[in-house]
Amino acid sequence: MKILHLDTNHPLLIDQLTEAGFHNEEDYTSSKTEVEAKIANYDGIVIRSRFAIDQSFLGNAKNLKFIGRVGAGLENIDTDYAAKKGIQLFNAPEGNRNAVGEHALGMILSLFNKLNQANQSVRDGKWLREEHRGIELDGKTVGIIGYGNMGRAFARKLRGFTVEVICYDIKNDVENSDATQVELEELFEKTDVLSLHTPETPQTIGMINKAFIDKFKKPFWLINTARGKSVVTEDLVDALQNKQILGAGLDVLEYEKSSFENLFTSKKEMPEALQALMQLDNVLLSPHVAGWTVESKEKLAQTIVDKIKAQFC
Ligand SMILES: O=C(O)[C@H](O)COP(=O)(O)O
Repeated sequence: MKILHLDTNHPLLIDQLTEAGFHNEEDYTSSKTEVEAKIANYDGIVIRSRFAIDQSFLGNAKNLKFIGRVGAGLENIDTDYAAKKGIQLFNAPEGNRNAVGEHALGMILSLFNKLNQANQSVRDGKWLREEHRGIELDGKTVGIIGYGNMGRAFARKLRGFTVEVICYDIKNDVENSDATQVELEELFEKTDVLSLHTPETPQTIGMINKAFIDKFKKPFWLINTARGKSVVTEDLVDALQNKQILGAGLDVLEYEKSSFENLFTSKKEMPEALQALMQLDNVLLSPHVAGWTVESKEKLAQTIVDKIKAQFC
């Protein structure tokens, strides 16, 4: 079988697939149109998120039998159309869920202890202890929205803390886990820290907006290591300014372009809401790297190799 690799990954991916008898080709630079022109020659593709694998792409992929997505999110793939064409889909949330869980926890502890500001202040030669008095996670209630691979991995990280962990998921299958499944009403009532672990779908885009934030019964902290489009930035800024939200740790942004492009070339291009967000002291930002660790790079590649081999060898 001929596989085309469209994004760079850990070398074990191509090494092990070659060993297993697959013919592998790499193309990390051609445009989508150029790839579409030759895609009929391949039985499989392995991608991260460089291209939208849409109907036009899949329409040209006459012989495609599988898509390996070296990551969790599938929003760049027309999964319904792929299924209709009988193309199998392999993704790899098992490979980066631990990294996401650790990053989300790290963001909470950093925000609670004002580490970002403290670090800058010490570097500026200051020794401001009262200003950097932190708060503890102990005794708080952590609410999780989305209890799949990522939400569960994050909940597992909380085992060592004396916290109540509650979760809301559209699926009703949370038994024997590290969190108690609740209805949204209870989550609004109890949550001190809200962590999002939902995929990007029509239902989750714009989910965290003013109406949703207004339902919380007390001020809370927001952590988003999932997808930027779930949060309406303008409404988040308002909630941070009026202290409905006490702080936010955001690994993803509504306005991020793709994994490969800078946010904006100049400040002037930046939407006002994003500029306002960046002025706020109680916001901690990272460039979509929660699932992007040295270890996850290897685990993601291994997961995809194992899934392809299990199906085709
Ligand atoms: O979906 C994922 O696994 C992460 O968000 C990483 O996505 P990326 O491969 O597009 O960087």
